[in-house]
Amino acid sequence: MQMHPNQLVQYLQKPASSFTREDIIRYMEEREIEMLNFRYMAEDGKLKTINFMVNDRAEMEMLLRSGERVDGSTIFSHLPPNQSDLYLVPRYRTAFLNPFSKIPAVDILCSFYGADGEPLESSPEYILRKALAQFRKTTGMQVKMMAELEYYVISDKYQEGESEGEGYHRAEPFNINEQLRVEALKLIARCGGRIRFGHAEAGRFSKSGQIYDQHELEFSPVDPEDASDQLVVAKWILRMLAHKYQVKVTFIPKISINQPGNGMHFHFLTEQNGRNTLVEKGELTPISLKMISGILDLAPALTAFANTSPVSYLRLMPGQKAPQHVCWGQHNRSALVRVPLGWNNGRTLATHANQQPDEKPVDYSSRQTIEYRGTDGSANPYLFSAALIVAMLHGFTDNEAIKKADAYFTDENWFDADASRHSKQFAKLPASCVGSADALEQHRLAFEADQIFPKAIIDRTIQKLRSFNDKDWSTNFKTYGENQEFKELVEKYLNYM
Ligand SMILES: NC(=O)CC[C@H](N)C(=O)O
Repeated sequence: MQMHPNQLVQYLQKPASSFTREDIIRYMEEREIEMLNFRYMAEDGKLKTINFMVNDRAEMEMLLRSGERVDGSTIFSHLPPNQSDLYLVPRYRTAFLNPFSKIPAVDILCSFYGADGEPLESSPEYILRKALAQFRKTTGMQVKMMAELEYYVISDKYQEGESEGEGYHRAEPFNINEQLRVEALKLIARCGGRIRFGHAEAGRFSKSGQIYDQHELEFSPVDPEDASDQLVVAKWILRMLAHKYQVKVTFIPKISINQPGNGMHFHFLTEQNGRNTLVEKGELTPISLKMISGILDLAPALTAFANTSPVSYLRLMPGQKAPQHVCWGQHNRSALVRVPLGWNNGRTLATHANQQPDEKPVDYSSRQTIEYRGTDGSANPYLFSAALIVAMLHGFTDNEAIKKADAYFTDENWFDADASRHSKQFAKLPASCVGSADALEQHRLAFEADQIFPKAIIDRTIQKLRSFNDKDWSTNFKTYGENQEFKELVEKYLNYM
């Protein structure tokens, strides 16, 4: 706790998950905090805010106990104005000291409640809670998740030697955006994010006098609701830092046809009594195979939550390490679902690297995750993780799941453009928002089961995806490349979600 980067955790000497109203008020009083900001992620993916002046203790108690009234119809497009009054209610464990506010301010993420005092059925973070509760009820297991967040920094600052060489893991002095990234790591951790590392990614090119430089941040697996909260805060921090460094930061899924896109891969693991249930004695368990199979069965419909903009479908094509086919593999980046390297080889690698005597290995198999590589930055993380959990659950209700997992398996390279050479053939993900809407329509019952996704949300998702009217775009852009139309598309979606 002593060394914890989150200032509230450090000051209160307790984990964020046990923050109480009194803790937050005490912190605010003793640290002379002048503002309290209620925050939430809106449908446009941005972190919204209401700033409250701190006048006295009683008012803060009231606010932290009972929340504030807001106009739901301008927050959620499916809510009619005649039933639109909502309560915005703070979730204490998300409180953090705002690192940008000139006036000392504590920010806190909020949930939505209706006039009846019940959680708003259709609010994304509540949909995720319902999915998690159902998963626990059916399987008796806990889920943890984490994301990899890719972004491009666009700047006109140029440094000698900058343009040469590969982008992946590129470091100072050949990457001038490393400072922005390490500052982001520090601030995300201070704001409660369980962030692990950051690095430069492969995308790197110059165009029209600007340098496009790709980076990635990777989190630790945590409770899925926390994982989504942290992602939303992280995107906000990166965008705030872009202002400070006078560059642009974008999570757009595709920025140039022949360059890598921005993914937002999600990893998950399941636990029972604190033990990772994905692997046993170095082998994937039947639990893993069932979940992989469930995810792949519903993968075409998952794009409705994972890939929500027309540019998303320009990323899902061969050649740039983004998936296209519905299959899975071990350590295979060309598959939609990858089981990445775990630490299951029973060796302490560093003793060998250091030429030291072997020591009894520590079991790090708890680090094993399964990665879904389809998601991009256009996803609402709460809705996508809820949908992923629904798909994981689907695998437990299907008697054929393990057999299907075998059929979905590949150890071949699916980035290879000539798929006909492969020994198996797999279905492709939808190629447009319209296609994705059709897939969701076809599978909607799976998401509506157990009242997890309300019908209105599925209807609204389908309607929105169809409104893009993008049926043939990805095929056309693949053929015509970077024409004016593509440039306009990138411009339009640069700051989407
Ligand atoms: N190294 C990687 O896995 C790159 C991922 C890739 N940028 C994507 O769009 O998903």
